[in-house]
Amino acid sequence: MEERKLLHSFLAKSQDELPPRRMKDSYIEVLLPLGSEPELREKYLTVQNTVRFGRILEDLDSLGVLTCYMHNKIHSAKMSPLSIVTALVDKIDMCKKSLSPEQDIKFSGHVSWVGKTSMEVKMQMFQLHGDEFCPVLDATFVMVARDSENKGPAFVNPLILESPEEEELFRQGELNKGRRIAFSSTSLLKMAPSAEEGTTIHEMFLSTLDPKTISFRSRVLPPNAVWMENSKLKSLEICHPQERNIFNRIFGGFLMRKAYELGWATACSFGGSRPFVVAVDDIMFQKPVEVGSLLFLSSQVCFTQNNYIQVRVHSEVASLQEKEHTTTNVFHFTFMSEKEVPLVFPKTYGESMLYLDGQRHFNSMSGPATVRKDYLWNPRNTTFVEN
Ligand SMILES: CCCCCCCCCCCCCC(=O)SCCNC(=O)CCNC(=O)[C@H](O)C(C)(C)COP(=O)(O)OP(=O)(O)OC[C@H]1O[C@@H](n2cnc3c(N)ncnc32)[C@H](O)[C@@H]1OP(=O)(O)O
Repeated sequence: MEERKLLHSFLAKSQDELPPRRMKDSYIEVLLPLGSEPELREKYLTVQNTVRFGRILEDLDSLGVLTCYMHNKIHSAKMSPLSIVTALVDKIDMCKKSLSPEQDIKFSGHVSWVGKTSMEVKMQMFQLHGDEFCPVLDATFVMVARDSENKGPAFVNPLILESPEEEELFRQGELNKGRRIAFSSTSLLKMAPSAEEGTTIHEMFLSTLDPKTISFRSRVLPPNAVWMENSKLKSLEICHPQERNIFNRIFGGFLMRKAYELGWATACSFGGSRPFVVAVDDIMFQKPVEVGSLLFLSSQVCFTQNNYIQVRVHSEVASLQEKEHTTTNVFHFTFMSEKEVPLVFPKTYGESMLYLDGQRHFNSMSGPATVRKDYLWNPRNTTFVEN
């Protein structure tokens, strides 16, 4: 950190001082040679002989940061004065149920939108199938630049757009920003549910009333349903220095992996069969996690439909000395189970809000377990190909 203090003088006083960058300046491809280097597999292997998604989350986090460093690279300096942190995992969509640990994986990523101090990064993952890399995952992250000591904001290089396709990607970035603001301003933590949502909850409530008693209090679980309070799992992690990032805080990818694995176990024990992740969205990194903290993770099923299970993982930290807990992240995962799963029923008003929030996240999923109609940006020929 002493060394990083000296980098302060390289920070720009305004964004105008910084040269604009093209999308292809930050474009990067990284190979994960699972097929050609079998010794790598152990780290990525699940007992069902698939790839650990938690490890992929870690790799995406590092790639997102690396892409932003490419965008802001100062060619004359040995080290970047910026501390780039993950602010938000906006969306991850899986196009394939599971990945083979025996075939090479390729990641690509580039900056697709910039603000003053924040950047949106689009990443894709492909797996070798025969002699072709096929798309398996799409991800959008938002990264924020901080000064050398990660104490205050820092400007990022502007983005120059070179084609109508790049303008379209940038426009999508703007729309994403607007959508995030709208989603957060209508959050159930701030506003009452809509009339339709209110009706859903009331109908669920009515279906749990005991017809034998004229009482609001005697509640009976409908067939093939589980009370939400019985769908929880909790865990505790000690944040050892091994998990720190280059800025001496806990690595965001580690937090995501731990939350994902608890969420997966929750979905597995709820659904009674092996679940596959289909979407991850809106993971906000509200506060950095200090090395040495205790990380409390609480996971619960908050919404289900057919084979789908929506899981919410809440993470809080406390230091060993202080008893007070602080929320650092809320994670949203959508899983698909091999067979149809029970309905989950809220009992309290708070649980009803969790249910509706889960339903909103579920409905925002773009396309369950199918390849999305999307654009693949190819900087080699700067054209877009539909996949
Ligand atoms: C060359 C080097 C090699 C590198 C090797 C690579 C591998 C490295 C691997 C290591 C990997 C290490 C990686 C890790 O492990 S990072 C570890 C995980 N992440 C964290 O710990 C971050 C924790 N959170 C925070 O510190 C704060 O909440 C941040 C800093 C994020 C925001 O704080 P604050 O709220 O006070 O900031 P502000 O109000 O001034 O806003 C600033 C800007 O941020 C935008 N914003 C904020 N929130 C959101 C949001 N939710 N969605 C979208 N945008 C958001 C906002 O619009 C504004 O943009 P702009 O209008 O200025 O554009």
